[in-house]
Amino acid sequence: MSAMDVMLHSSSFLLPLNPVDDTTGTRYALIVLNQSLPRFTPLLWEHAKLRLCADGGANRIYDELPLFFPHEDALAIRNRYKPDVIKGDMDSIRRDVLDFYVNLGTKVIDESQDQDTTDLDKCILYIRDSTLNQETSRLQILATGALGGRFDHEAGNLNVLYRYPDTRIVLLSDDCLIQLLPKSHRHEIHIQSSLEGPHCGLIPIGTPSAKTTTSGLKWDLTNTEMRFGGLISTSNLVKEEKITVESDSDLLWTISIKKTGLSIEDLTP
Ligand SMILES: Nc1ncnc2c1ncn2[C@@H]1O[C@H](COP(=O)(O)OP(=O)(O)OP(=O)(O)O)[C@@H](O)[C@H]1O
Ligand SMILES: Cc1ncc(C[n+]2csc(CCO)c2C)c(N)n1
Repeated sequence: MSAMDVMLHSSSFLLPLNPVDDTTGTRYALIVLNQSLPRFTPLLWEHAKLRLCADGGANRIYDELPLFFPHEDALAIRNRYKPDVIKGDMDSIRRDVLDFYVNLGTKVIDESQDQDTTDLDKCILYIRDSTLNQETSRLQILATGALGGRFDHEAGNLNVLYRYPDTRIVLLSDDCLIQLLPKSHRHEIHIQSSLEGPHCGLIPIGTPSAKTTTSGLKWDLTNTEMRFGGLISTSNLVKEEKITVESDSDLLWTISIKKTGLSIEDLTP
């Protein structure tokens, strides 16, 4: 066995009854991207330490969040769900939305001069430099609306996982989540089986892997080679509550998010 450190992973942020507190080490910042809001957005928003909208993501909060609360006044919901920061190149946010949040006191950072990095990149840099992101307890970053949609955007979103391998970033859609498992660590993934799985995948997207070993999956790998053009692990199934992964390459871990098990009462505070 190697003496590599173990990195623990858990999607406990999806648990309705688990108040994500500072002691669990799962403090996170939320970035809302410019795609339909996943149904668990109000839950993630409630527990986030920092709430950012990437450019047109602000339109989504403004337009779609009130739809989660059909019996409440839309303006009251908009006032309650105020982003801390809107950052990006500001070519997608609507004028009325920008004016609304500026009036509420949201910090707006216009980086229209930078046309070489994405709005998601810009938001991640803000969080990394934030005083809330302390050396002793780093913020995890959750990004909603990162998958499904335009493939160039999806590829750009995956690229941020590789640009910031030391930052724990989880890309989310309504259907699944994706995160990077850096080769520097052995990984233990604790499955919230009421909320996620059973479908999962391990994908060597950046570089091929000569050797990957797993436990807890229906189709485990044992010093197995994976590469695009050869074998990659898609349509795998979670078999145990704890999955372990060790690889000589950075891998993407993806797991489905269950539609059932989360009622709207659970998801809206
Ligand atoms: N269709 C999509 N699929 C996946 N991610 C998306 C999609 N649309 C937007 N995003 C994400 O949301 C962020 C903000 O979106 P926005 O539409 O404001 O970007 P943009 O830079 O104006 O896009 P573009 O000018 O290329 O259309 C993007 O940086 C990207 O991370
Ligand atoms: C080689 C190359 N390809 C595309 C872009 C364009 N681009 C990349 S990120 C971004 C900002 C989107 O908000 C834009 C316009 C570039 N600069 N360089």
